[in-house]
Amino acid sequence: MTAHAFPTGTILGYPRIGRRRELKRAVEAFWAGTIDAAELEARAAELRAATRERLAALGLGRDDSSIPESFSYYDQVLDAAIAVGAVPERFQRLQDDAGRIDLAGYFTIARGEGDDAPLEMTKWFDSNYHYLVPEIGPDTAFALHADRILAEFAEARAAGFLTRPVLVGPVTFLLLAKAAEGAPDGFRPIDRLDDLVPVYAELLAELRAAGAAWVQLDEPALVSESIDEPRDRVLDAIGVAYDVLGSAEDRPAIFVAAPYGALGDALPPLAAAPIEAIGLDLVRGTAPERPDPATEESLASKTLVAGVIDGHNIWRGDLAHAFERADALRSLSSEVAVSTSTSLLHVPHDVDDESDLDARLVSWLAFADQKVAQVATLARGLAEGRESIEGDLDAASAALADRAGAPGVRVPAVRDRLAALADRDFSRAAYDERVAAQESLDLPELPTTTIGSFPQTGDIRRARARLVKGELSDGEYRGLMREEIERVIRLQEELGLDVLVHGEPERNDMVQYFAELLDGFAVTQHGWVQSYGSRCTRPSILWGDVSRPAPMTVEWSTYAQSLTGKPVKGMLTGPVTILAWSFVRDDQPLGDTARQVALALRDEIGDLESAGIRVIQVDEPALRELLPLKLADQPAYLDWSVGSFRLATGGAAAATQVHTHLCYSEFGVVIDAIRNLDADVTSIEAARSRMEVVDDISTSGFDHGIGPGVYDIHSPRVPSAAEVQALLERAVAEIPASKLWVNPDCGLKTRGYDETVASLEHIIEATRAVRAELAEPVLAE
Ligand SMILES: CN1c2c(nc(N)[nH]c2=O)NC[C@@H]1CNc1ccc(C(=O)N[C@@H](CCC(=O)N[C@@H](CCC(=O)N[C@@H](CCC(=O)O)C(=O)O)C(=O)O)C(=O)O)cc1
Ligand SMILES: N[C@@H](CCS)C(=O)O
Ligand SMILES: [Zn+2]
Repeated sequence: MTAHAFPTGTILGYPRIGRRRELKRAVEAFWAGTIDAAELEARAAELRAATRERLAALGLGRDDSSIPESFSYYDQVLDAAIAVGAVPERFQRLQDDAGRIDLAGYFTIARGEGDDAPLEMTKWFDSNYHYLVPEIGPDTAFALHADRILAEFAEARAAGFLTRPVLVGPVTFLLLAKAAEGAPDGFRPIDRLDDLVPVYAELLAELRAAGAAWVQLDEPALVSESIDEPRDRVLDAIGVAYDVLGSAEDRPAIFVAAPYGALGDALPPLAAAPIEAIGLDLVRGTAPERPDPATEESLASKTLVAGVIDGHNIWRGDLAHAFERADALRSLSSEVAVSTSTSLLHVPHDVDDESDLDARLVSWLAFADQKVAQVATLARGLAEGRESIEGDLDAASAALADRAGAPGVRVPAVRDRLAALADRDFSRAAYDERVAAQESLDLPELPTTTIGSFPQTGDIRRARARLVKGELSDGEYRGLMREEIERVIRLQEELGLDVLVHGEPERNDMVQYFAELLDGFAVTQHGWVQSYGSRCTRPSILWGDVSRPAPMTVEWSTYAQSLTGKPVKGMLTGPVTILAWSFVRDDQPLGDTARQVALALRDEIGDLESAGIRVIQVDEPALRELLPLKLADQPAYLDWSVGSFRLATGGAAAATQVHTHLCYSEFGVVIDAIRNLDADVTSIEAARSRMEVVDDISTSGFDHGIGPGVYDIHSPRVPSAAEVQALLERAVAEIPASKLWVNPDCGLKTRGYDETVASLEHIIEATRAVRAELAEPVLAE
């Protein structure tokens, strides 16, 4: 084991997509076949080199392990799966004789190919990042394939850096995994801990041999009480894994990071383990107050890494308070370092790139690079004393005070309207009354629909880019979008869908579009954040009180409705999702902000109804995402989140069919909340997990309309009609046909037209076949 001290300042990870999304462009070019693997590798290496240099320039050390090696081509959980040889059987054909997977194979596992479905994708804790779910069975043959990790470390050394490799830790890896198909009932991936840990030990030995002084193992699963595993088992797993890893002679020093919340009861076993440093999220969690004597003694001999700079948000924040919290840890250990609370993966690169943002707003913000600089400042303060950073602390406090009193932050008219709300504003007519009133929609059994967006083609994106650059007038742009809407309506009519959508071509993003039209938000030019794989979003900044100066969607929806006799769904993004996918003010409860957004949406729904729109979808895909990881915090969250949806939709007439859409598969976790939304129809993701969710739906007694997805839109593969039919048959076996809707898992914006049309044709064919089966008279025995 090495005797290197932990660096005084570090970050848990850095954005890897590139300041101008260079990695996205390179990866997508590789997929399109316009560059080869060597070129992709070269561009990625360039990006990693630029990142190291940038981090050093911002104040992290070149040779003290303070720079994390946190690059990934697609996803860090997939990287861990590949590194430990956890390749599902259907993809083992991609391995060479030595069991290695090349870049093309890596992306195939992420994206699927032919009949081989990709790994399932799901939300990474309470963030808008999505990871790939490893599949682990009793026979998964763990074996180390660390070539990439070692090569990246060596690449850094060759450039004069001693970096800190970052990996998903073994406990979190298994807790996030799902049982492989065919695993016996009751099998849990964590059952394989004893087989996995030696592979991690081998990896640590190889890293040590390569010269690594420290390694970071991320164990965010330890802070989450929502992990579907008895807590005792999680705590035992920590002890087992880190006793083994820490007891190995030949290894780098181990830093276990626990981002996204407080460690709580996971702290004692971690403290007891023979590891050298523990990362505490002091933004979401709190410092351990009076630990038991054994834990206190153990902590005294470890480095405590104080995660006091928020990795999840973009506010410059209260730097003096952050310093105090880090400094306070010195009562527990003489070795205290400062870091971000989570990886900076969740924030954009650099606020200095935002020349269009108001200068006053900019002074309140810190993106990744500013946060690295904040870490460096606090580290200096820890090393040299508070006086040495007094000026920086005072400047941050002054910005905070300026923000509190700035115009637009508190708008009396918005606050008065909120204060006047009454219980009746949160409820619609009784469900049965609504069902009767909505019969006039005249829908067939198993109505077919899509989730809203149709493919965002290069032409659409280019038109918008030209509008932004001033090369297209507003009128010309609107004309092009209307043409696209007409094409989408005609296509849906030809396909035979029942409830149509306008296709959302005019939306750059389902949240940013609304943020650009609402008061209280600002949007960035380059503030890209990775959402999954090569896909990024530009979260808007919700800095002030929110209101709607004018209708936002009515023009597009009414135009689409004017083209067809079939109902066209109005399409809005719900308050919780608008908050979840924006950077939200942290100076008032989220529930207050959500209700402001809800009132703006409520007015929009009223305007859509007045314009003749009879079906309105309010998307809430992020309802699960914001669910607090601590069970005790969940009821209050569900109260305000569900309440804000009900406030948004509560003014809709009984005859207006309100849909909602939630695209993740963990339906069971928030089933009661979804029921309480009281939407007439709810569409959810189900295809990627092969309709597993219908069990939850039927056992929960969910009795409103429900559309479990039959097409995994995250993958380029086209499901066959037979496959869709099998999914639908599974659904009708458990859900009354009168309540069942047929739809894809999510919107089609990321898909191309060829695969979209083929998939929708198969969906329609399968629906007709299942309708015919339902219509067959049951023969008397
Ligand atoms: C449904 N999901 C969403 C989440 N979060 C959101 N904020 N939005 C979501 O839709 N979280 C959960 C899931 C995650 N899924 C996705 C799915 C798809 C994307 C995606 O497609 N992202 C796009 C960027 C979308 C966008 O903002 N487009 C803009 C800008 C387009 C652009 O890059 N323009 C080019 C120029 C164009 C040209 O000349 O060809 C440029 O600026 O350089 C737009 O359409 O105007 C992506 O490309 O990654 C994200 C999350
Ligand atoms: N209406 C949106 C929902 C995505 S979650 C879409 O179809 O893209
Ligand atoms: Zn969705």
